[in-house]
Amino acid sequence: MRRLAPVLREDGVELDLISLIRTILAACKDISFRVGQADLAGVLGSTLDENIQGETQKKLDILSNQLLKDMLLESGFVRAIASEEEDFVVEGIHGGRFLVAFDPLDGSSNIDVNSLTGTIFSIMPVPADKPTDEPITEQDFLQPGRNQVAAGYVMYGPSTILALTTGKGVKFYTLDKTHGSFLLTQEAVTIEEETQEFAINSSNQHKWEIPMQRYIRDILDGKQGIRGKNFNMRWVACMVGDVHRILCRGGIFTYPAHTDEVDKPFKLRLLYEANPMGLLIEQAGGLISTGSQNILDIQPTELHQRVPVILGSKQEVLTCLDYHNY
Ligand SMILES: O=P(O)(O)OC[C@H]1O[C@](O)(COP(=O)(O)O)[C@@H](O)[C@@H]1O
Ligand SMILES: [Mg+2]
Ligand SMILES: [Mg+2]
Repeated sequence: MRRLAPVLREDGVELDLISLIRTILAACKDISFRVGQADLAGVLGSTLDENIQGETQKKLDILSNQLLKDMLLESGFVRAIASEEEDFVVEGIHGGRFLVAFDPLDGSSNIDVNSLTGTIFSIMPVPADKPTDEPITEQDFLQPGRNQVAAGYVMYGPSTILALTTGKGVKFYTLDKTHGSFLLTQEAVTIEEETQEFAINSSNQHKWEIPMQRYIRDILDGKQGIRGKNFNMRWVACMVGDVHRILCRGGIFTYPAHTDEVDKPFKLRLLYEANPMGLLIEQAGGLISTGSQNILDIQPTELHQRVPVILGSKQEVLTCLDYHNY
């Protein structure tokens, strides 16, 4: 089986970017090891702190963030990072050509129950007109998802799997824990266009807007209803896990607006959750939308901006969007 670096070189990925991706993966291997050790490494449980979004930070959120941050900032390739667990942008070195945004530990509520978690990352260029001697600001990170030069996730499950795109399709690599290398296990990952599987946290049904209420109601009506087919439901409580399943066997995943939460109607973050997942989904032939616009076309306005997300099998996402266009 082939190792990551030669595959990336063959795809024409420049050397600095390959080195940067390998740095991210070095941190992820460390996170994977600690997730696997769980109680033995003392990484379960919460801290007394909250992040800027008002969420209690788990020990593993903090640890994963620190590992990624230290390794990236020391790498020499990174001008600045943004993270779910950092209030503001953190500067790297002046010569670095890339900006990295990441969710160090996705699916935090799964940590203590030995269930799926992951790391999501998005790599963007430093804006071309940015002088090398000026500090990076939040503004420099506010680039549409289409600017990403690479994006991916590492899923910490029964095996540790990397899904990666550098704009030439999506590939899966599996961490060979005996040698510590990510080996290519699937090329040209492609999402089925049609599906009979959906993912939504239906405990929030009373909070959804009317189009989503109608869409899910028609799905639940099954074969006898307007959709004329039965659906299956899955919810991992970890976007990495849900997206991975969709890349493997199709499906639709949505985290819609919550009408009762006026200050914070959306859950998922644009820069380090929706955008990197959006690029993966699109590169695998799927679709990603807010309900009114392709997520990759959004001009971000804030570092920790949140958006509604509908993603997955193309035909099913289009059907869901039809309900929103009435
Ligand atoms: O609490 P819920 O509704 O199950 O939310 C699950 C969603 O929240 C998230 O866990 C948010 O990610 P974090 O764990 O990084 O905060 C997504 O991965 C997932 O899709
Ligand atoms: Mg997350
Ligand atoms: Mg997180």
